[in-house]
Amino acid sequence: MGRNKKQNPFAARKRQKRENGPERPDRRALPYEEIKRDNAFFIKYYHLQKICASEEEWTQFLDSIRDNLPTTFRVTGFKDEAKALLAIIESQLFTEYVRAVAELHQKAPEDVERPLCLPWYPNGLAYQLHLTRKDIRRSEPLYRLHNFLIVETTAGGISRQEAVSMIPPIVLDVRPTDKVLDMCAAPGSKTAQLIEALHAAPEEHKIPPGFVLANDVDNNRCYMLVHQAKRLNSPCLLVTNHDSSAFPNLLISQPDGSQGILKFDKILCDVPCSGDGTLRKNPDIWLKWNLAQAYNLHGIQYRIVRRGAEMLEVGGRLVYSTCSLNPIENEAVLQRILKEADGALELVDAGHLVPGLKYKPGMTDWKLATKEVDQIFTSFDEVPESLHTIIRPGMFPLPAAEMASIGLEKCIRVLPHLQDSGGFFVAVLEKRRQLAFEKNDVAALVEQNEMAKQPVSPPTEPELDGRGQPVGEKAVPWGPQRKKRRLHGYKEDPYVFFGENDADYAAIKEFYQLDESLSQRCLLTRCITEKKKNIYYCSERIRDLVVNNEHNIKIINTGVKTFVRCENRHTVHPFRLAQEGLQTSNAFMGANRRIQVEREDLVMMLNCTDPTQPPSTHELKKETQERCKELGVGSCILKYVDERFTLYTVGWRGTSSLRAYVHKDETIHILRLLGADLSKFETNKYEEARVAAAAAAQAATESGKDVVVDAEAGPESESSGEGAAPTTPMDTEEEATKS
Ligand SMILES: C[S@@+](CC[C@H](N)C(=O)[O-])C[C@H]1O[C@@H](n2cnc3c(N)ncnc32)[C@H](O)[C@@H]1O
Repeated sequence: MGRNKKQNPFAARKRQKRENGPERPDRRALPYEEIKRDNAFFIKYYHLQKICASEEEWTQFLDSIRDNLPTTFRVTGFKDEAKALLAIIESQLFTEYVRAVAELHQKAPEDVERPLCLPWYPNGLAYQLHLTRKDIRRSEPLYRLHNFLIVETTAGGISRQEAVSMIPPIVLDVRPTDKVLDMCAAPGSKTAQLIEALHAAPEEHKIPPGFVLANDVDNNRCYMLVHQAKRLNSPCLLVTNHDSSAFPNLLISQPDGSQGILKFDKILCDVPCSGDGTLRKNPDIWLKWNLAQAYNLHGIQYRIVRRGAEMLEVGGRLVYSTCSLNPIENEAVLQRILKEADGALELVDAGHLVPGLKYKPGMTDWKLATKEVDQIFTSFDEVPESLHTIIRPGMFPLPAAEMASIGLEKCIRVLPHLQDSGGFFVAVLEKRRQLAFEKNDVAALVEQNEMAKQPVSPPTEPELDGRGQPVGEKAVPWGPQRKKRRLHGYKEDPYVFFGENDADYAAIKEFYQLDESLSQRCLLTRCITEKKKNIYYCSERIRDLVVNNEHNIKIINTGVKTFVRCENRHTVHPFRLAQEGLQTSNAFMGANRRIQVEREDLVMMLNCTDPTQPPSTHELKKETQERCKELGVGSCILKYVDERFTLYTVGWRGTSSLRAYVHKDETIHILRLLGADLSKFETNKYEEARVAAAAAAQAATESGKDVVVDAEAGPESESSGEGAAPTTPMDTEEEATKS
């Protein structure tokens, strides 16, 4: 994917805001332990709604929602090495976990509870630790666990995600052939799951025929989304920046060459919400929770799901989800769209897709109230006129007969106490026929796109005729002028696809013996230049979407970096392979740029972190040395096979050397899979801080100054943040060619 190095004005504004400090006193960030986990309105409102079956359960609910949230993560399922990584986690990592938790809580190891495998997550790939995020980040005994989570997250081996947030993508049930839309996608944890589902059958598809279009209205958050999704290196992802409630119809090319309107097979509407289901993770919500948020959000939530329903293919599936417990944001939105759809949409029961998940059915009765919950309303007639613009008739439950026909009880309500998680709401809808309000005017859309393609020319002086009238505007010069739609926000670099006879492609194809099924039309660069630097690859369908719609929707990112220019006096070919794009390029490459290596070879190569001292071919195993003789100088694929998995990494064959060419986190990930010693890469930030503090104190003593050094401040004040790992010097083109 393209990385934009330009100054992003939106990010700058956000940074400025951050620097200016909090806007309102109630927003001041209190340390979580100091936040009083109470809000009288919240408690009164939900007690009134009877979200729990008994007073006893209500007490459990309150106890749970006031407690900190356990940490959960899931292993990236589509990778060949997923099972092996899971086995390492279940043995080595959890042994270390038990040791560390025992040390932290001063318990006997046998008294430490083992991490919990989430029963409803497919293939046992998700785990819950009995530790909070803060425990992990701030406890020295847990530094190895913390390092593991950071490295494996960056390398794409795992994803840290709240347990309940994993539910919507599972019940959306994405297949590799599906056209998927994620309407409110940032920061992208669910998008990552959707991408994984798309790539779940690599043996059937070199590149999945389906795609994921991930959209968010917030420009800054779109970049978080790109960062999150980038770890999975999918050529089937398109990130856009638009208001989903007014998402434009998109054009696609049809087999007969004409253009049609894109309808999606699967749509995720994970809408903006008041977020009271996340109170355990975000205790500051206790300070600001009020009912007005739900009333304000109901409208946009409804408009987003309505637009989603329009864009859904007949027979397709739409998942509506929120991390709110409020029926105003959940059941009330659904009953409204179901009523308007008049049978074209149907709620379906998706419980079988999450077996073992404990949840409650959707509510069929609820009450509305004033912001202070001092007046309760059971129907719109009871609402004072002054509140008519806030509380709308459609927010009340439908009459019993209508309510019974839409089946709201098929919705999934997860409450925190049911399985020690966050709170969440999920509903699955299927489309039975077209909606009466759906607009599918292809001709108008084609015309609009054509207009949008026209360059915006500066206003010119009109040419006047003999009577002083503008020439060519005789018809209706006063009539409505069609305006070219402008796409607001940060200007992205263009998407420049390769032409049919690209000279660079011809050279790449020959050097790497690419097979014919890799379409050169799908290669692109992010600038118009004679000399291409980074070459990206996206799937055919993504290309088609970009080409047909780039003037009508703001595209933030697509494509996986696959080839990178790399020239010096040793190069025999100007482009090297990029590790990011290997998942794709590997499937199309011939035998001449591949070499099989043994475990010891790969371990040695990965341990060689000094780019000026690449491993000599003489240090390789005898059989690898033999294979090396067949491999010419330049970029290549290193293949390693064992009974558990096959690994591919980018390598570089020098005149007398062979080296791996991977980022640091991926290096650690692979070494871990190979069972190699990782101690060289294991950093203890607490120990480093102590050493730094001691050195500073020593320096101060020597210079005669009195300096107070806080040894504990080091790790906590690190600026890189979670997930930020130093990049390896190997990530530069120059070093690749030094061998
Ligand atoms: C609950 S968050 C989505 C979380 C995300 N699905 C995930 O799993 O990481 C809601 C998102 O909706 C976005 N949003 C709010 N209004 C929107 C709109 N009108 N159109 C598109 N996105 C919107 C917000 O910027 C926010 O990123």
